[in-house]
Amino acid sequence: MLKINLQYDWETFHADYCVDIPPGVTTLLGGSGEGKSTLLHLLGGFLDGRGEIYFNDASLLSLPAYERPISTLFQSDNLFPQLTVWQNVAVGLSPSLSLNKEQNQKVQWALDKTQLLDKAERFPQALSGGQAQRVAIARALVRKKPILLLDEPFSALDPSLREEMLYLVNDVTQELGLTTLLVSHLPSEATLVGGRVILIEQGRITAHEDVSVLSETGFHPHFSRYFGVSNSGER
Ligand SMILES: Nc1ncnc2c1ncn2[C@@H]1O[C@H](COP(=O)(O)OP(=O)(O)OP(=O)(O)O)[C@@H](O)[C@H]1O
Repeated sequence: MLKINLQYDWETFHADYCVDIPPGVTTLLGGSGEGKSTLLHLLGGFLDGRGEIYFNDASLLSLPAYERPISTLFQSDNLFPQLTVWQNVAVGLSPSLSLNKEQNQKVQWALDKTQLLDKAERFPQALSGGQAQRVAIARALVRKKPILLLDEPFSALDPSLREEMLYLVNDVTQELGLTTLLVSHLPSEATLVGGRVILIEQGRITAHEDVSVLSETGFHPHFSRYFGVSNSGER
């Protein structure tokens, strides 16, 4: 279980997140500027927050980013153009690219998971957008961290590729028992990837539900506000 109780102040924006997140995929929904990325940056250790983060009862807040049990994948996770697919993944384990046998096996495993073994010797410019993003996922997976943070990593892909990536995220999350947080602007992505859904409004978590809430007729009041649908129960 990932237990979050975190506060952070931008100049004009106060964020205060409090939630317990079970293993599996959780999609973070919310309008622009409501605080989705701030939460991911706090978890990843890229912003210094106040409060606490516990993962399986171990406190993470005092750990620097590289010591947290967390891998992060951002939208613009550029690959190194001068390195092959294999090397772009291997660099996640060893910046000098001198890998031992066990590390080589991990790279092999990550490329297999993302169905890239036959592309291992290619350079990034010879990859499609979806393949390139799979390499970035492989690099995030290769370190075998139990928490995976995805900040709109697929928003530049066309809908069918995006769907393929979301299924991949769901598969690896289930297979490896990960706790995956996916930031998205699209409720349809949450529905595709399954799991749970969190709504963030003005720096606070205002709903945390099974994703089926998005297709229920007796609509959740906070999600209905997010969708701009009037809800007679609340208004
Ligand atoms: N570098 C910054 N300097 C000052 N304020 C910031 C900075 N980054 C974010 N903020 C403030 O924090 C709020 C939340 O930003 P955040 O990026 O977390 O939102 P978001 O929900 O991820 O938005 P989007 O969907 O547009 O990426 C913003 O409205 C802004 O007021």
